[in-house]
Amino acid sequence: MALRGESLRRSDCMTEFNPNEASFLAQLAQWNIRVGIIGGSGIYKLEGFEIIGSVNPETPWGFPSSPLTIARNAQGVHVAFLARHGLTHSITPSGVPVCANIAALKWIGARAILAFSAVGSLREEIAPRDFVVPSQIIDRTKGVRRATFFGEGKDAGVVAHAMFGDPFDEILRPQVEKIVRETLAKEEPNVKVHGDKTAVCMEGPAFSTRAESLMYRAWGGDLINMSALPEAKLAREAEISYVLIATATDYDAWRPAEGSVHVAEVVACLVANVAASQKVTAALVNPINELVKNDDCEAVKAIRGSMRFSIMTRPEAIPESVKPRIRYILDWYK
Ligand SMILES: CSC[C@H]1O[C@H](OP(=O)(O)O)[C@H](O)[C@@H]1O
Ligand SMILES: Nc1ncnc2[nH]cnc12
Repeated sequence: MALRGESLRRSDCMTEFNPNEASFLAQLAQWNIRVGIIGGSGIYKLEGFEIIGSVNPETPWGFPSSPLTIARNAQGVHVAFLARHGLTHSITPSGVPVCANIAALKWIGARAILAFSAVGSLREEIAPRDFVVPSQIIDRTKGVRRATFFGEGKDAGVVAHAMFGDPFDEILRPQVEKIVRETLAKEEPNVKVHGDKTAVCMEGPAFSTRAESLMYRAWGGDLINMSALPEAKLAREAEISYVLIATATDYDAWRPAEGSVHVAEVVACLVANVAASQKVTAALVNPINELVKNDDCEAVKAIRGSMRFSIMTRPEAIPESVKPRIRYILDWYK
């Protein structure tokens, strides 16, 4: 649907908005987008929503993995969608421009992110096709991904240490789990839902060895992916409530009698998982939007301003040059 006053470049299939144009920005303010959705492996678009158009903002950290799709549901709630690995899955887990993705979602207004991820199961009881809304995560990425908005290395200019004891938003997470359970009980009764589990995020792109897979089990890991970090950390720094919705595709490599995981197995499972994820997304948007729709909401108040206490650098020592970047993700920063 084209909107009055917008200057648009029409592609064959989708209206492309200019992120710098005043009329688009005015329209954006009216849409009041609060929920961002990150599609993982297999999820490259939203189903069951009216697609309004797309916008590709250049953030101080570059462009996101894909333009943001702006979509609206039947109740008129607008959301933004991003394909983590790009629209054709051309970006490796280590190559995802995570800072740009989170910054772009903050720019468009997101206060909550529902992040989907295909995962391997490290537990017998989590079968392929099951859904998991984890509460904890173990970081096994290898330092090759930029993991903070606040600069890295000795020339950072500004140093911040975000609280991350509870890596997923503890107000939204139980709500998300409940809605996922209710939705799948109705729509996909054979799919089990698990909560309160521990994810492991590894570097990839190769899958784990059997020894590693067994080690993660011994550490208490229940599922494994390659994408949830630093995504969840950066969302915390940008004061966006982040919840991971994991869909199991395989048993990784720990089961002695089985072959270890390969992509064909993952892809075979993805088709069913993606269909279920689209139903879950449709069910989540209204209630989660309700929980973050304005700055007076409990979930928003709980996270907004939390980074004030995380910045260690003395204010007078923070270079002017880095301040616009901080303001891009934290609107209250002076
Ligand atoms: C396709 S198997 C490995 C790949 O799948 C997961 O991606 P995402 O989290 O974006 O769904 C996993 O993290 C790996 O990147
Ligand atoms: N076994 C596995 N390891 C890491 N990431 C995955 N994504 C899906 N299955 C996975």
